[in-house]
Amino acid sequence: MADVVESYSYEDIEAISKFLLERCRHRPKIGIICGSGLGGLADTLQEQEAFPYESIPKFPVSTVSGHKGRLVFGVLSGKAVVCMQGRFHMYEGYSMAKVTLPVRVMKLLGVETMLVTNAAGGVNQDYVPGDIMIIKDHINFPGLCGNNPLRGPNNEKFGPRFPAMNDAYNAKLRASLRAAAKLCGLSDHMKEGVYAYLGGPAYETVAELRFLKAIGVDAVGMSTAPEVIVARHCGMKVCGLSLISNKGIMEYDPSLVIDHSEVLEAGRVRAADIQSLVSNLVKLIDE
Ligand SMILES: O=P(O)(O)O[C@@H]1C[C@H](O)[C@@H](CO)O1
Ligand code: HPA
Repeated sequence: MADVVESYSYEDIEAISKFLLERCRHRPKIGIICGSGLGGLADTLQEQEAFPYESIPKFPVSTVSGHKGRLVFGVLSGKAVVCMQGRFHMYEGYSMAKVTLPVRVMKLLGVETMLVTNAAGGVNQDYVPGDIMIIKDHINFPGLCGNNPLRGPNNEKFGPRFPAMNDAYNAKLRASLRAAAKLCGLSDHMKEGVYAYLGGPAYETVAELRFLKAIGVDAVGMSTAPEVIVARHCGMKVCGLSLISNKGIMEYDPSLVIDHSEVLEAGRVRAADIQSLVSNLVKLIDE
């Protein structure tokens, strides 16, 4: 028999979703994962019902600043939504099963459309901090080396053993994001490109960034791809946004530095724009 990787059974995930459904009156079909510094979006929901992660059975807790650590249900643009105000990253020491657990919980809550957001470094030289990239596709580096969130026994109740990923980021939702950006006057800041997921927590070396640029990556980060794979595996429609928080450092110039406070600051600067972009997107989603 194959070695077994950490996993949650269908029953474990069902128990978590029942716990939440019994305590919450919202029935969201839209799920939102808030990236670093982007959690303010969850605070704007109306009729909020919030669950700190430590209050949810078997849930991991957030350990990174800029990730508050709450599941927030509420109403946005007249529709019920559920927001992860803080996500889990592999570099925090979490298994892929833990990183992606909330996605399966959302599935059993009834979520059909998932918006995944993150803060990312710009690799494309045309990108400047403050740009918002609609994710067209991703490269899952840990996954290419075998650390895919679907590694381990497949649970057919969620999806097939070999799910397709060529259409991971829904084309219609990407068009809706462009339309939403137009509605809130953000078109000039919008880009569309390829996100590379690296394990982190170290930021990239110059050589790594030059490599990413050479292979066609537009933005680099430490999240998102595992959540998207698990969401697509269980049949959700997915769209993704990267807030370009910094330029990737492509030169050997020690005066250039990147740190997490810069990433969080970029989120603060664009918070209101991201909130209006997402609320306009939610208006355009057919339920
Ligand atoms: O959760 P996201 O992907 O938005 O966070 C990014 C990647 C790292 O967690 C952190 C680095 O500053 O921000
Ligand atoms: N690299 C990786 N992850 C990131 C970055 C970066 O430059 N900025 C925000 N998250």
